[in-house]
Amino acid sequence: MRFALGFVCILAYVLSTLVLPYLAGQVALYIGQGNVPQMAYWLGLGAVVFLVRSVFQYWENIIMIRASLDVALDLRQAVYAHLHRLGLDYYERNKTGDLSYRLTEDIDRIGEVTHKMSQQFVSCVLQLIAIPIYMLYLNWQLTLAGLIIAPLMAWLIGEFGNRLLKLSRKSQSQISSLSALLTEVFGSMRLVQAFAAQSFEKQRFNQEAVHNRNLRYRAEQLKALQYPVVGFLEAIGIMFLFFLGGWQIAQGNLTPQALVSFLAAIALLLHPIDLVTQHYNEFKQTEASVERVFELMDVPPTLVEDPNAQPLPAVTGKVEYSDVSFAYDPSKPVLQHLDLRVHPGEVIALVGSSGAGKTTLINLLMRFFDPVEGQVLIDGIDIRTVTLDSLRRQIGIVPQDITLFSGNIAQNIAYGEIEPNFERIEASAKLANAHNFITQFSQGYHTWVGERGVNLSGGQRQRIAISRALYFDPRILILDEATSALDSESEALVQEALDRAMKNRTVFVIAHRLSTVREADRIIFLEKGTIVESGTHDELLSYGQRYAQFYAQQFKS
Ligand SMILES: Nc1ncnc2c1ncn2[C@@H]1O[C@H](COP(=O)(O)OP(=O)(O)OP(=O)(O)O)[C@@H](O)[C@H]1O
Repeated sequence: MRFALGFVCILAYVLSTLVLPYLAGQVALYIGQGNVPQMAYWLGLGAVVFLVRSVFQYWENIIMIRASLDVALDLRQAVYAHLHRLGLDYYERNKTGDLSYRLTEDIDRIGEVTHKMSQQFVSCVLQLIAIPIYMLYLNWQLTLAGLIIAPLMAWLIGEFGNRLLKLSRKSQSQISSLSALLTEVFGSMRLVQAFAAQSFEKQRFNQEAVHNRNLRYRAEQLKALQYPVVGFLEAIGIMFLFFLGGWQIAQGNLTPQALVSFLAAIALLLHPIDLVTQHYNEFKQTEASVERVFELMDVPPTLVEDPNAQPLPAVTGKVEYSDVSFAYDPSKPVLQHLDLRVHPGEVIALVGSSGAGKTTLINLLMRFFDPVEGQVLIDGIDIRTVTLDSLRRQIGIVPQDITLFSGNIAQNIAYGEIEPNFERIEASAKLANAHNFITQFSQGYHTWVGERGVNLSGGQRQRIAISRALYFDPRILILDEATSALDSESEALVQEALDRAMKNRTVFVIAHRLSTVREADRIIFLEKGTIVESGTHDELLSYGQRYAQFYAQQFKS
């Protein structure tokens, strides 16, 4: 609708432009005759036409800017929503910096060009069509002579555009890698500094930055060549027309007044030609951004919610893996024909050497991935038949690496909830032994954390993470235990929080602490994706087999 209204304004603008050469001819006529009142009349009319044209120009601008900003907004929202439909596998394969760049810079470019294209470009193209028609009407011989040069100009502009597109593809993907590199390095500053890798990183950055400068320079060089070439052709064309016009007047085929109108029309053509050249270049450069953004939209989600999926009803926490096989890469099976039944409220410690498949088992329960064979069931319901949100809201997770988002403590605890419930925030913080230290901050639950927020100790971060996992009061809890030890006081507070959190919940712990495996109802000992032993700590030790050996290596000291 906005675009349609905008086009009406553009049309009115172009039509009012067309009147101008005629007015110029009339003014020239009366200047020639020395008829001052008529001259003043036509000049006055010219002023009115200019005024009307400016009003249409203003409205065309305003309407088209809004319409194209809306296009960019819709596109950005659609791409972002699509990215949220993609599974974790996609994010493991792709660089986040590159994705951010596409969502910010690339889409901005598209918005800008849509604006220019819809506003000025369309108006220019219309002028480029309408003005020559008017010129044909004035004098067809002169117009045809002028148009001889047009195909050559169009071809030249097209050639330059294609070269610019190629350069832009390279330059956009290069600046995207630069952004990806920065995201990676800023996110790992601890590591960079620990390895005294600043010089190495500076060199890596410099290489990329110089490469970027070179690509940009080549594009600008091309443009620097294009404008003088097109400008020169324009000048030659105009001089040729002056000559032809003068000659036609000498022959008595043309009046000076018609020549003035004709030349005024030519002058009106120059601005649109310049703009079209400039916009065509920008359009070609933006084509690379369009490709990069739509490439994202074309990525199919690997994990799709069943269109008939129902919300998972409130569960008791019975979990069953039934003959589950899984592989991230089809040639490397990770879990093989795995069977496991977990009762509501049972605490399961997952133990096994690195790469045994503990995290994978959890990934399948959270439905980050689907099994290749078999089923994962909660309370007897295959998790593929329920909505992802309802499934994940009933599973709380305390990850090994705790991420706090920019926001206050309350927002971090109620993460994911659009309208947080303060009573629930406080209740889960109390359960997680976090309430006391939070209320000691002067701003309490409103204390800012995350980037540039208050510094929290490792134990405090863990207790916030436990509160967050408990916020939705899930029946199933996943604990990926941190390997690093806390001081004994913090440790005791965290342990107490966990003991309380685990009560009345089915718990899966990827266990790294001896106390956890000792107290678990059942230890599942995994090896190469299969359960090789299962039982309590004492039972497994008494078997004297794989777990006992593992225990001797890992925990005994
Ligand atoms: N996203 C992934 N893509 C491809 N392979 C993966 C992926 N995640 C894990 N793997 C592979 O699957 C196997 C099982 O990994 P998993 O992370 O489940 O083991 P784990 O027992 O949790 O190990 P750790 O204790 O080291 O975390 C390993 O061989 C690992 O290399």
